[in-house]
Amino acid sequence: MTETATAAPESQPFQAEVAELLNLMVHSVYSETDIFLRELISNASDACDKLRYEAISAPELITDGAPPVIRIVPDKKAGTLSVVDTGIGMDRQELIDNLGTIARSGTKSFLSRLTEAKDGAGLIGQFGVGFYAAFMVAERIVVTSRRAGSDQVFVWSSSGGSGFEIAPGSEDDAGRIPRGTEIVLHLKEDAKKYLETHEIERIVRAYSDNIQFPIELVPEEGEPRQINSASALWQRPKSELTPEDYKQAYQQIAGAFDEPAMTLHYRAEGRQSYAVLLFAPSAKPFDLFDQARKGKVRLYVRRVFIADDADLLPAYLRFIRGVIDSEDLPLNISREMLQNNPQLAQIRKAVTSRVVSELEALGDKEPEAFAKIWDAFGAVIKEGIWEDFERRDKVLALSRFTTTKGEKRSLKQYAEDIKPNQTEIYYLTGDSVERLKSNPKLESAAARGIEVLLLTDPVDAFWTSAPTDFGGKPLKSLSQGDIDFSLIPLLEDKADDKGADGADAATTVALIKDALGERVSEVRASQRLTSSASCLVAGGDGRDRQLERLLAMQNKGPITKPVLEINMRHPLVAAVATSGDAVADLSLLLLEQAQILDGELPEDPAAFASRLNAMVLRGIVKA
Ligand SMILES: Nc1ncnc2c1ncn2[C@@H]1O[C@H](COP(=O)(O)OP(=O)(O)OP(=O)(O)O)[C@@H](O)[C@H]1O
Repeated sequence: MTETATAAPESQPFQAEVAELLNLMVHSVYSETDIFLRELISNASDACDKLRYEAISAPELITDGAPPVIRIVPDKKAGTLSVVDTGIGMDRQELIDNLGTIARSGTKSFLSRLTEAKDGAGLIGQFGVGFYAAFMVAERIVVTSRRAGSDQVFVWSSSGGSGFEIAPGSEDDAGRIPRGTEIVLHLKEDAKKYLETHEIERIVRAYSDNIQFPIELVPEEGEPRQINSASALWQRPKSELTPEDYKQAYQQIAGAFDEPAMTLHYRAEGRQSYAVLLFAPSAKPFDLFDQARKGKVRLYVRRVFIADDADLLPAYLRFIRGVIDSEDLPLNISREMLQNNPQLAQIRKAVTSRVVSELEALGDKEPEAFAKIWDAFGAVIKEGIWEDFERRDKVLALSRFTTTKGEKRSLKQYAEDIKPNQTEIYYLTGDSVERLKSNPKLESAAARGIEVLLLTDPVDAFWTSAPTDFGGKPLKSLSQGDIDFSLIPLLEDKADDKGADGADAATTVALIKDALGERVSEVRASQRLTSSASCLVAGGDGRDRQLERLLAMQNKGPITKPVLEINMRHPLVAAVATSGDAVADLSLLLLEQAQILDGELPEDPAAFASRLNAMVLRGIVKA
């Protein structure tokens, strides 16, 4: 970068997403404008955290020795409110990158949902608009910043709209800002109330009291005074804290707007000492299923922020927010060391087990609070059944399922209702509960009152593909392998269904197999069906059909040939042996209707339709 390139102010456009977001902010989808101050203070606090961390290995960055502080300066005459920090600051490129783009993936699709949605406020909460929230109250924003250790100051300014200007700072700017960032908001007429000191104090108390660094209010008259308590809340004893304190700490740490559905605050002493303050949100963030599957629990060492990407919990708990503050780790722990530090591995293990058992206990003691967590994050937690071998039983125990008996059933409840002689836990996977409920594979189970889990999250097809059991009972798919219900008694009112087979099984099976050829691997008499004519299942060792379909969609595995099961008591099946030259059409129809019931298309839909028409006409004409 040459001096001449930076000497004159330069206009740059905002990334399209930023321009769109600003447009939404200005024509406010969000009525609670107060939060702009929380966002700016939170950024200032992050900047102070980063400085403290970088200064561990480069102490010269804090040459003036001044501790990090955040100042709020109202100026009624100028109509400006300034938020000033002595944190890490930004250089020219950082100003351009950080205040001109949004790096988070999924932003585009989120914004289009936001534009369409009536409830903008709820959605904004999932996203966290950060710095840009300031455009709700300001018609113009001027950011002057000096990166710690640099001799250059840069000024970023924008009136919203489509772009911003960037220029080197004046001598006056350089003198005013020895380190860090000054954000000056030129307030809109209807936002002038934010110049009143009581308003500023109210907002700071409500949203930012737990910021660790002192927040000073610099009034137009009188001395500057600190207006937050600036303590690390997680270091305070539980007995001193109220639910309101925890809610505020959660919202501030997580940048969230919802209430925490679970709060976990404790101190571990022993081989290692550390404080833990973790929360489970009650609302889903917009990027929960982001490919990176990163958690955001913040690691501190003796009150100094170290990192928020240290993977302190496994990916299936990535929705948990909060802080772990260690007394024993070295302060100068490098990012590489975070990956394979044995002390940190111990903390990770212990805290993971604690979170999982707390979730389990919450499910028992406060089902309503737990239901909020499960509704928002159940599909993510279930990844743990697949990934966390060590805690598989516990994760299964806290999981909730929609079953043929109801919603939010635990496997413990399932086990309590198990039928005499039932040795397995049955499930079906598919796209929707409604469709699964009408799946013929449920018929025989229903006739015996056997409860079946109806699994519809994509992740279900994966965790069920590993052998899994609960309380000694293996989980078994109703669309896979042999099913033998013969030892489980039929319900009383279904007893008549048991009647003798209506057709000669061996002949019928052979005729149908002959007609279908290579389309199926096997045809056999079904134990699953009572009223439908046929269904498709995977062979004994085959993958569940739903998983096969999902993998095939991603080109990750071949589709194997299914087994066609036929109901020997069904009149259509009974007719096969005597249907003469209609055997082929009838057999294909049995296959095709089974495909349709599984949510698949027949191989040749046009041929299917004409075959069906021909058969119906034949029946009508005969009649
Ligand atoms: N006062 C500041 N000092 C230093 N850097 C800042 C400051 N304010 C903002 N930034 C930089 O600008 C980036 C963008 O800020 P913004 O508030 O839009 O998003 P964020 O803080 O990263 O995310 P979120 O608000 O969702 O937590 C920050 O990540 C940070 O790098």
